[in-house]
Amino acid sequence: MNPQRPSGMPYQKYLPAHERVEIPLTDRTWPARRLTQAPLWVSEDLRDGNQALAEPMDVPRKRRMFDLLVGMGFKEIVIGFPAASRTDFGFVRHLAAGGAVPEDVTVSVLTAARADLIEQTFAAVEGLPRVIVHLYTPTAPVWREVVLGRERAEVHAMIRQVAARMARLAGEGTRFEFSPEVFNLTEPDFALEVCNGLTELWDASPDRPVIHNLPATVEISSPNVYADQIEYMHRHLERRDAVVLSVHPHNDRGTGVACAELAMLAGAQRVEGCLFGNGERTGNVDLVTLALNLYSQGVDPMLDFSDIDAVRRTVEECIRLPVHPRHPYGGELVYTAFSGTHQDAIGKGLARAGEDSHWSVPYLPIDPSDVGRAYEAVIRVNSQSGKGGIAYLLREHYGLELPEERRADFARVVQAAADDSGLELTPEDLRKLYHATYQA
Ligand SMILES: CC(=O)SCCNC(=O)CCNC(=O)[C@H](O)C(C)(C)COP(=O)(O)OP(=O)(O)OC[C@H]1O[C@@H](n2cnc3c(N)ncnc32)[C@H](O)[C@@H]1OP(=O)(O)O
Ligand SMILES: CC(C)C(=O)C(=O)O
Repeated sequence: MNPQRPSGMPYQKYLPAHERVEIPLTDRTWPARRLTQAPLWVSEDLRDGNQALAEPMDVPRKRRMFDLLVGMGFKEIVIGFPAASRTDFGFVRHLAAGGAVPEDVTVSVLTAARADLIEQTFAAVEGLPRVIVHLYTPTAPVWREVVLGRERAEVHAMIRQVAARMARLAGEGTRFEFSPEVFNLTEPDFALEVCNGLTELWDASPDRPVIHNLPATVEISSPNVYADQIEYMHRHLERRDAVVLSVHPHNDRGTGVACAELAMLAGAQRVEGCLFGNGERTGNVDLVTLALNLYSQGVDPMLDFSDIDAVRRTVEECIRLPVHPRHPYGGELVYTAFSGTHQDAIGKGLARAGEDSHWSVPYLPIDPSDVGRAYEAVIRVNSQSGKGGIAYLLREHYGLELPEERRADFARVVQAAADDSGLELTPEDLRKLYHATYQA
């Protein structure tokens, strides 16, 4: 029996996704697929991440972030919205001045569909040898009506006019990207019509492909619905080999990572997101989690997280926001167990870790040392802990083998001390307590 009662909250105000937009696909194939390689990762830290900050990054912080991204192995990096501010424009010019952009890295800039912004954007990227100019326009019905006050055909005409202007301004190393804003709320036939039109207008080819980026600008549904929307586009986009299908999930429902993963199953080749999920509102999809989720499946993430704490520190300094201690893979506490039965299992697993050809330590999805974490922090003791964890810490820190017959007794002593103080006991506290209990 379920004893729950109505909340009294006005849930009737909201429509489910399938009443807001047509979901076109029923014969989906993505559920049967597997992820076997990393997508092309695109960092949005310097644009979508930056526009979400109370204090946007200045040029030195942007440069630090840029160098971090290059060092980690990103090959496409969004460097800003140059028409937004003097700082954004200045940073693009700073990079164009030379030296910082390696030959295998392509930078990208975002612009809205306005002639003045387009002119400023192209002025900013002058001299950059490889650049993606990314155009976005509202295409979803509410955005068309509320933001632009235009009908579908008028919006389409506006997009084509601006895209033609971009084609005229583009230099040799310029490529194009388009985002129908709030793709996941846009009528599927309209998204397709606009994207296919731009593929043709920009004369995309396999050696100069267009990027069609299909953002879940605001999440509206469970991730399977987004995957259906992506597979529909994947199957119907024209000149498919001249199109890079990109996704750009946000995290309003807390399912940005799941959306990106299912979208990759559904045909997405490229993923835009931010480190540790920074970005507008609840953030852009978190590239750390996505990449290390692949790693935990035996897939090379193609990004270097071997010192994840250094990555986290740099991000925290650049964006001036903390990463949550429980953030997947990078949070301070994510390889730590306080609870007794988990500690017992981890301790036993670590003791035989060398014997297996693959990682199989209970409760640790990856080996903390792979991301630069020490084993010392894995087990910590408080009132939730048991004899296994206590014995582990005394052994690891002091080479002190807790005799079998004392384990249960000493665990009771430790528990009483932790209960009395309500605090964690350090290895040094445990050692002192041990000596006080058995050697006094
Ligand atoms: C989902 C995303 O993340 S999209 C990226 C969002 N990022 C940003 O907005 C950061 C940078 N933006 C800015 O610096 C400024 O907004 C600017 C420079 C682009 C424009 O500034 P302003 O001219 O002051 O206009 P404002 O910021 O109010 O923008 C709203 C106007 O742009 C229009 N607009 C909104 N999106 C678009 C678009 N993609 N293409 C064309 N016009 C657009 C709106 O209809 C509105 O026009 P109106 O004034 O005729 O009603
Ligand atoms: C400009 C686009 C890609 C965007 O940021 C979004 O829709 O979230």
